[in-house]
Amino acid sequence: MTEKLTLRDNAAVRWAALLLLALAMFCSYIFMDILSPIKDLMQSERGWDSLAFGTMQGSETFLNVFVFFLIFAGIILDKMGVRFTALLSGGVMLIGAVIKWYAVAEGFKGSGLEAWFTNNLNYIPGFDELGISPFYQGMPASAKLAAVGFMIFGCGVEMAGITVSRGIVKWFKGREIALAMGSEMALARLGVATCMIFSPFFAKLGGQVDVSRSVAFGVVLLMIALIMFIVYFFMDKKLDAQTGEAEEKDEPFKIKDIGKILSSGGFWLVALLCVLYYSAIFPFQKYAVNMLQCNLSFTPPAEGSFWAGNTVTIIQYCIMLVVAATAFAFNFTSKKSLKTLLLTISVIGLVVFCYMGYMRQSAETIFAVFPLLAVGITPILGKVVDNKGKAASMLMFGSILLIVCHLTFAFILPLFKDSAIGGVLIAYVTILILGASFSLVPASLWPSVPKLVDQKVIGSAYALIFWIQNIGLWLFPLLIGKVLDNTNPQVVNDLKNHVITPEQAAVSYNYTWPLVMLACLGVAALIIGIILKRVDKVKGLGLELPNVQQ
Ligand SMILES: NCCCC[C@H](NC(=O)[C@@H](N)CCCCN)C(=O)O
Repeated sequence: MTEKLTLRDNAAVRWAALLLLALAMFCSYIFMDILSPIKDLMQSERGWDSLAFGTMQGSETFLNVFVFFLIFAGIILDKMGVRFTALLSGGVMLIGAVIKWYAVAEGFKGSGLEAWFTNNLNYIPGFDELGISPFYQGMPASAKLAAVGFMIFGCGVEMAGITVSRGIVKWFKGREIALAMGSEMALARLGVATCMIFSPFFAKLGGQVDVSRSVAFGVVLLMIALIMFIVYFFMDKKLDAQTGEAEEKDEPFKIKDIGKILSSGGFWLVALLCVLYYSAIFPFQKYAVNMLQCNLSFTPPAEGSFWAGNTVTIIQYCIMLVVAATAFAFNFTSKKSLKTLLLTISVIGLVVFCYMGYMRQSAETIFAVFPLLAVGITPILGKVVDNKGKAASMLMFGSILLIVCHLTFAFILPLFKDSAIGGVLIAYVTILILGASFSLVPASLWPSVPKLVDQKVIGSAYALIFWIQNIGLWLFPLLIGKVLDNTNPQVVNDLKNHVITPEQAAVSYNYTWPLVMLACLGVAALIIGIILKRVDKVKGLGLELPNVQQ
């Protein structure tokens, strides 16, 4: 008897479902960092100093980590299913984003709400004593309300992250799951790059600065994300109607099933590797531009020249889109001549991108190449995992590259501070290798989770991994800042005593010890990777096996 074909057996429909989910994540990743590139404007326009800005940025993880929202999100996902949770997460993200927009909008200034926030939310009993409160006495009212919005958005975006992962498992299990997850993450990286370019663009549009325009841009994108989830809702419903989702109906999810996840050794190893690896990447991303500023000498192009203008940024963004498109198309052709052509275009694009970054002589444009490589190669590596397997080996290799990169930044880059080209060249090569590592690990880590736990608890499994990871994402930016201050007492004292200006201090830090700390995270991740590979061999978890069933 032939099995009845369903929507997911049709490649075009399956990939259309992925496109909806991935576009929603693309929009969410843009909002996630919307204020990061305009920190200076938040200071001049809304009076947010570094403490206010950092506290507001850190609020994103607060409810997820300390109020365990992510754990609840996983339970909701496993109980209610992908389409309900997708809509819920889209709605929660939008509510949080609108609050954040209002906080930085002109209308908030002088309002009764502003007065209330100025006088309240100075202290959260219990959290304050532990030093983890997202508010403090004297924090600007707009930053407090923005923090409220951002922590709500944080719940939505992480809920969306686990929902999209479960959705991909639902549509792609036994097929090209790693390629699908890799493509989704590639689009997310493109989202980060888009935000870095367009957030300042919108804030300064028309020659008049208005920071709320950037946030409004993000809000519009989150409306689009919600629309994507609504369209997905109907596709998912149709799929369920066809499959009957017999396995979930016969054996519905129960809270006690979470115990099964926690008793899996493989799950714990992947969760540990995830927190160690991502803690050495995302928190580093927040400091990377400053680290480059401290280790390289720049001679900015003349004001008004081509290299100083916005046109270069737009051209660089277009190159990024071309590299992303050609690298993605590479996965879907078997013609050797076409593959070579696509690869050549990508490599030329990459080289031109780097050249333009060098000509602009700024740390931001040099670091911009970091997501570019991940955009290009994450799907390609995903395809390798699908067809050849070797996920555990890739996790180890990615961790080795991470260690090498952080140690190069720590000990080799500073030696080239006075060499105009040498330093930039080393920075570029190291950033590109780090980008490769940032493709290897995510492309092999996330598609491995379904091999470790039962499909009906997959939402809770992703939620638990995200929760553990979020602890690291909250802790390590703080630790990097603390290590930086403690290992640069001269800079800290000179700044305190007004011997140097904040601008001079900002480019005078020695980053060696924070980077060594991040390299140590890489070493720990590598050790976990080695153990995981052994456990995989002994217990036959199947991590080294291909995903595509022949
Ligand atoms: N389908 C894979 C989903 C995971 C992608 C992963 N994102 C995360 O781990 C988020 N929990 C954290 C994002 C925080 C960024 N500030 C990724 O590699 O982006």
